[in-house]
Amino acid sequence: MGSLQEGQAQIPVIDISAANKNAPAELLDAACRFGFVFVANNDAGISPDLISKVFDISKEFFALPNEAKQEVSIASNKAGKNHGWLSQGVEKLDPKVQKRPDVKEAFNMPLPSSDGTFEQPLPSPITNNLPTVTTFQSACSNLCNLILTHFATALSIAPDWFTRRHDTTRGPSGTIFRLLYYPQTSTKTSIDIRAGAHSDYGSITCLFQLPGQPGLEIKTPEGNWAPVPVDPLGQGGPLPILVNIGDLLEDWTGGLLKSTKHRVVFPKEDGGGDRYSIAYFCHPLDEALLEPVPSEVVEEFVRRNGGKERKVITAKDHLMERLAATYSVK
Ligand SMILES: O=C(O)CCC(=O)C(=O)O
Ligand SMILES: [Fe+2]
Repeated sequence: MGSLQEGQAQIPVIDISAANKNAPAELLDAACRFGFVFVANNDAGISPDLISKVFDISKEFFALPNEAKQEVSIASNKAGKNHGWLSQGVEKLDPKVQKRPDVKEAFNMPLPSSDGTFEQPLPSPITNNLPTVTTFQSACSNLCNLILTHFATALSIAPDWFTRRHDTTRGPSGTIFRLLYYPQTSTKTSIDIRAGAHSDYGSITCLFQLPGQPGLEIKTPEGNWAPVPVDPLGQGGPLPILVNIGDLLEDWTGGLLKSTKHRVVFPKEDGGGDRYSIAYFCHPLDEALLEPVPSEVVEEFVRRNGGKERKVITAKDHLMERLAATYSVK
């Protein structure tokens, strides 16, 4: 397990490959304490070349004129308001606090339907590179399954307890692949933020960042904002992949795994340069019932921390409750 430099969020870097027999325990410990973990991008990870190709596709897409992006906007499809391009001004991740929307653009895509198609219009940088995008989605899905299997192992439940409930061959899910672009701007004011404080909604999120484009911060247990490094070990080479726990997995485990608040700020220097990031928000199947996880570790945690009785709802209802509070378009 690696460690980080002073001043930055103390997020461990964990080898989750088969070579590390302690991976399940180390992952669970990090998820319970920080809600964020870096996974070493080794054999268990995703090819750095594939990641870099997806960043190139992202840059090509966001460089299109707004009229072209408008053709694939979230208003342009039948698939639901969470798919497509979100122009600057649409999303406000911390609506109770933020006076102005996040200074960013995003493009959201679900996983392909069972026949390999998408229910939304796709922009040319994506249609021209569809195998790259779907290969990346599959690689993220495999990584999430490995992490969920490690959590199940550490919680002493059937290794496939979580993955069965995330198995997209069995039905639709709220999983979203998202390209993010935070433009450099000279017109920001002191109240502007790139992404307001929020926690993610799903099970786990994989986040990909680029060297030289910092800005992500997490709320520490002490209540301070701490910057998240892009290259935590400072070794260059394949960057570790940042993984965080979402609200759904926190609720599902009675609060044992932590869904930690985070935000994206403008770097201190003027304008701060562009920032591109890619997020893969892994969700359970829509119809998965968020019934208590049958683990003694979870039960013991809930007993000690006075967990409250909650209604068992589906993953889809859990997501709908959260999305309704976030978007300024209806
Ligand atoms: O761009 C980032 O680094 C974080 C994005 C994020 O937290 C989100 O979209 O939920
Ligand atoms: Fe987030």
